[in-house]
Amino acid sequence: MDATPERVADTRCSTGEGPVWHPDERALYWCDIPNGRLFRTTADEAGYELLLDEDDALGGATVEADGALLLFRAAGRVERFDPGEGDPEHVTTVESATHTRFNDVIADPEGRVYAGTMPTDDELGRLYRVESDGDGVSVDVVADGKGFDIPNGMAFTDDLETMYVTESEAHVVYAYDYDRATGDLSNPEPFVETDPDDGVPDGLTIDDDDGLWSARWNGGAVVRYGADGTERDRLSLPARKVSCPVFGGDDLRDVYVTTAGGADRPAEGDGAGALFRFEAPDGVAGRPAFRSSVATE
Ligand SMILES: O=C(O)[C@H](O)[C@@H](O)[C@@H](O)CO
Repeated sequence: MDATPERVADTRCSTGEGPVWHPDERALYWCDIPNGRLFRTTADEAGYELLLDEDDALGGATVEADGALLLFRAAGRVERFDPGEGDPEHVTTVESATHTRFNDVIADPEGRVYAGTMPTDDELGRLYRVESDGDGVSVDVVADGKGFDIPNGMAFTDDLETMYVTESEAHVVYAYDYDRATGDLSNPEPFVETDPDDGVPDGLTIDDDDGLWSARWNGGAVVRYGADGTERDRLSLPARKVSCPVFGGDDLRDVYVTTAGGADRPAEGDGAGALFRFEAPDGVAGRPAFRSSVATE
């Protein structure tokens, strides 16, 4: 891909991830997961703000219907945070996830949130669906005879018939039939299978042609696929651990990319842990993300 990534915020995150574009604020939020940090940068201003720096993990965030953020934390906790209102407020706890932390999250067109959790020594990761009433239910649809291990980046096709879910450990992006009325997922089929020598598929986003953009943890790149699942392009970044891409900007033609490994740049690359941005190829843009409605009165 003929694009030069711009280093937007040199935050040296341990695990920079969970980028989310906030169209009302024209701002990008992202997390440093293990350090419980939440950052924000805006389209017009250089630099960035550190909004939260807390003790326990912050896995990801969605934008709520009223513009607040919904934070997915450690120990199954889900919080509402509006930077203009003060500290985060507890909304709900997914009781069967209290042993781990949330990882990648996405809101669906009905305001639900699909939230993956990381595996622990004793349990594999799981995929939950947090309903708008705050009830967290497990949606571990078995794929290839197995459940999830590390559920990761997710995306919906434009026709809302399909939901993609990345399973990092298996190096697969699965395509599920998505039922908008119930939120149920079914009939998983491998859609993209990545080369184990090409790092691990991590965060995911989708463009307005239904092309997938998949981050390569330990692969140092974002890989672009066509709507048919064939690799079309890739952009290398100066960080081995590339964690998640997202479209942002007024016309959703900027691609923001989070990275990890900031504490060990000699091994991880001189941009490890920074936030990068590059312009999407001509004719390509993202689609507005859906908003959650779990903590909106
Ligand atoms: O969130 C993380 O710790 C990483 O992005 C993992 O999800 C990644 O390493 C996949 O195994």
